[in-house]
Amino acid sequence: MSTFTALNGASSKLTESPAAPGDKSSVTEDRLAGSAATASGSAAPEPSTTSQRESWTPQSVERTIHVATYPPEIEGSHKRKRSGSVDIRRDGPAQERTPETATVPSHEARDHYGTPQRDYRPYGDEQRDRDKELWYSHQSRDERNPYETQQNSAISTQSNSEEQIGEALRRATGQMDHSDYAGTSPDGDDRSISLYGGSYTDHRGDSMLQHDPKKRKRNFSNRTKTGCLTCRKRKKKCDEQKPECSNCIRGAFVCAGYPPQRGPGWQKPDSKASAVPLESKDPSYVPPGAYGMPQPHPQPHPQPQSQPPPQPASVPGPGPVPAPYGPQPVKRESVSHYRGQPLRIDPPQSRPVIISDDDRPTASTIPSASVTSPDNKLSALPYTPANVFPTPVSANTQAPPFGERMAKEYQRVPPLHDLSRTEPETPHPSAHPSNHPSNQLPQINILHPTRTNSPTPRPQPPATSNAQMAAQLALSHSQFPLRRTQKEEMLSGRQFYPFDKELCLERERCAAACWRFNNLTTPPTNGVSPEERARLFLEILQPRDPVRVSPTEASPVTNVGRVGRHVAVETPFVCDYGYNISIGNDVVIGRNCTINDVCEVKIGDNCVLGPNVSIFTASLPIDPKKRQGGQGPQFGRPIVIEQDCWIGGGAIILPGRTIGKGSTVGAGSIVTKDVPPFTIVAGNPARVLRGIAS
Ligand SMILES: CC(=O)SCCNC(=O)CCNC(=O)[C@H](O)C(C)(C)COP(=O)(O)OP(=O)(O)OC[C@H]1O[C@@H](n2cnc3c(N)ncnc32)[C@H](O)[C@@H]1OP(=O)(O)O
Repeated sequence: MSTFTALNGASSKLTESPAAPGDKSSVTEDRLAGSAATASGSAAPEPSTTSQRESWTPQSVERTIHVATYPPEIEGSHKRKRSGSVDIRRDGPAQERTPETATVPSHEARDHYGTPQRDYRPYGDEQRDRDKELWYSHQSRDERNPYETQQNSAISTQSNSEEQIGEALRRATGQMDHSDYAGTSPDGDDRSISLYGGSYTDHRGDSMLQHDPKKRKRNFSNRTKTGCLTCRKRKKKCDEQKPECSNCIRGAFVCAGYPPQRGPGWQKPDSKASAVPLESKDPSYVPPGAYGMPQPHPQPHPQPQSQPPPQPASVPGPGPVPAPYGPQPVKRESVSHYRGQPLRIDPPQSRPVIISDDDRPTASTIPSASVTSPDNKLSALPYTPANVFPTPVSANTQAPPFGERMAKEYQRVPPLHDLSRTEPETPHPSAHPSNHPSNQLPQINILHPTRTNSPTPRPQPPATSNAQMAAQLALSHSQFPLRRTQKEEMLSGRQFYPFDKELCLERERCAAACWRFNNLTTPPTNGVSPEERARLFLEILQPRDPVRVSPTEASPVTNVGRVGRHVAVETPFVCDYGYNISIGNDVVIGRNCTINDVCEVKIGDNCVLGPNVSIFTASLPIDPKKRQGGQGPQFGRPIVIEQDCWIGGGAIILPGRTIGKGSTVGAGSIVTKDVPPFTIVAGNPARVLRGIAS
């Protein structure tokens, strides 16, 4: 009792002499004790930091007096905690954050998390404090659960003698842990377990573990069996104040709540596969976790799967549901919210989702599966529908080698060089004249001197009767050739060869007519009458001089151009053939207009073409092998400019386009699509800017 006077500030041993390094904690405690004694007076001295952090009730003060009555080295190695959760909770955290608290040793500083405060006392006071402990425990238990009060009163009395033995062994072995759990007392923990978890079946085992100092750490984990999930995770003793732990509240932790306890009606989960609940047969039900659905919250205790899940209507809410405390029958409503509406989705085809063995990870879903078979990686993956590898062959047959498969696929597509001259639409007369039995026409070697792969003439069907034979012989006469000329092909819009003799002569004739029109009607030959101008221009559209070709080369049909009244055409004006151009009345064509008229070009009435307008009707094959430069074919598409159109300067109209009535094409536009009537198009490619109100 000599140290008891030190609490009153009279102990020179603790206040004057510096403490040894090993007694650092004791010095701090003494310093705090002195300050606390000054604050509280001699009636309630506070000898330790624990008393600083807590505002003790009178009973607590009386108890803490015994705490400081022993040397600090003994305190440091034999600390016990006592559950004082009720009193601690009533105390505000203001006292815990006093400046004195900041000077506590490191192992005491962990109490800022709000763990239940513990006072430590040596083993020698165990017997003296037994009565007070029992009273204290009874007080706490009465506030918690009447059931525990009845059950644990006897247990605590029984375990006191065991604690004494355990403390003796602990001191003898010196295995008191000061590193992580320095502020803890396994005895107290065990007692708390026995108090609060009286329904646990391992209570007896815990009592036995108290006497084995080597297993004290294991006992420590037992304290987390009844506390909230947050304290369990922090390995702190929980005061188990529900619905939220006071320790978590003080420590600014989010109390995760209390898991459902195992009541007397708890059954050990069956290891066998449980029957599928009836609810899972709902086609719209998807098990949690399937299709990426959220997993249910982890269950600290396994739930019996045989028990059907509660209805969603009984779901209290998404938060943790505090289970009834004590040995009452455990309610399992906490799992009901796992079967809520969010887990229900509509699977495709309205089929129930069946989780079978196919849903397990297979070789196709395991990335390392192919690595396991370096020789034949695909052979490691069985051909089953569950695999995700698409295969064009039967699922149960081995795919052919890559080389064979590729060879067969290539056989479907002919080579490009075969595509060039497979089915010509129009045979060229000078290409292979010998192939045609009746083709004895002279060749135009100038235009097609080295044509080797020109289209071959179509084979004639064999005559089936004498009348047909006679007719064929009559038609095979040189003056009545069966083939169509290139001009015919051109006028019909099919592929033709522009360097045909007739076509070449016709272009030369047109070019001469354009030259005359452009040169004779422009200065210095100014003064030419309008009639002469009209006549010169009409010679372009309606050539009278035939080209000098053999009758076999001359086309039986031809087009004739047309020009209306009050037409003004500025020079220069150029075109290819001329006889494919049809111009309406009151048309103005600006200078330097170019009309590539391999097909019909119709310009309606009242149209105005700006300068440098280009109208192109000819086109070439896109395939370069078919195009072949000057020796390849061409084909034309007609162009129609309906009446009342305005084609801006420099516009280009591509083959086959139609400019709708009353439309306007912007300057420099390239008309790649048909222009709707009464619209304004512009740009490259020309796009509709807006409509025109007629
Ligand atoms: C007698 C003769 O020979 S006349 C021949 C010489 N003159 C011409 O060729 C002039 C042709 N006129 C045009 O091209 C005019 O632009 C028109 C008629 C097509 C349209 O004129 P507007 O109605 O005034 O159009 P506006 O100036 O409002 O422009 C509207 C939009 O179209 C665009 N746009 C107008 N013309 C063109 C064009 N030729 N090419 C591309 N875009 C054009 C404008 O940039 C504007 O775009 P934004 O709205 O994003 O700014």
